[in-house]
Amino acid sequence: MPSEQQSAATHCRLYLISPERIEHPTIFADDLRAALDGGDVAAFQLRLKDVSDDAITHAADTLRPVCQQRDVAFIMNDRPDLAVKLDCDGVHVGQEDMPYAEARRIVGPERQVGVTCKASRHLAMEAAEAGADYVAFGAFFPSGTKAVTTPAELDILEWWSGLMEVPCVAIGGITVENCRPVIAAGADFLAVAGGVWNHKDGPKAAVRAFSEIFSAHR
Ligand SMILES: Cc1ncc(COP(=O)(O)OP(=O)(O)O)c(N)n1
Ligand SMILES: Cc1ncsc1CCOP(=O)(O)O
Ligand SMILES: [Mg+2]
Repeated sequence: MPSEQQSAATHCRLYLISPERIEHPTIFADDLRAALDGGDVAAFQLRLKDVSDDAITHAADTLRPVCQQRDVAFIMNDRPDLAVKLDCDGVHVGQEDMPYAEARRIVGPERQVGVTCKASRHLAMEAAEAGADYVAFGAFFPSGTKAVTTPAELDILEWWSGLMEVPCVAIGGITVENCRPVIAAGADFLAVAGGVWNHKDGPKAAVRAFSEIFSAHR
């Protein structure tokens, strides 16, 4: 992920979220390569759920080089300890995972820490003031990936981007079809899973389409 100064000067970018399960990381690596080669992607988050640390390790060791060869930040979800152990570029923590300060203590000053703030201005201010590299708002649309989410409104993005330099990420059910108002409201990054992996023309076409929309909004 770029620094806040860079992101303030540039346009909205894609933050790709992995599927919750990756049965065969070497096969998925081909899908990831294709997706990343479809257009501009700022970051990829490994978001595996209910799998062993060995499975996360195998996936990270297979997928991290694919990202880092393309200058795409490799972010670990939920687990600052694994972010360090597996040499990730950063970690994303939610309100139910651990406090920002604890995640920062584990990953140190060099790796990025992003924080889920749902639809809360208070949580976002708190995270940014504590030193988070980005705050994430959502869900903006119903998500097929995560069933239980807090609905967020676009005005939180307008408010944040008008006030703060720390980048904001929008997440939740975002697709090529519905993303334009989210970009216009001021999101620095769109975090997307289903809208890429389940796109009717495949992940590469989805990333290309997002990139074209971002360019048109510059
Ligand atoms: C970029 C980004 N934003 C929000 C989330 C959600 O994090 P969390 O609330 O901890 O939920 P899980 O993803 O862990 O189910 C995220 N992962 N990434
Ligand atoms: C992890 C997460 N947090 C809020 S919505 C969501 C799921 C994102 O995936 P999708 O883009 O498929 O809705
Ligand atoms: Mg989490």
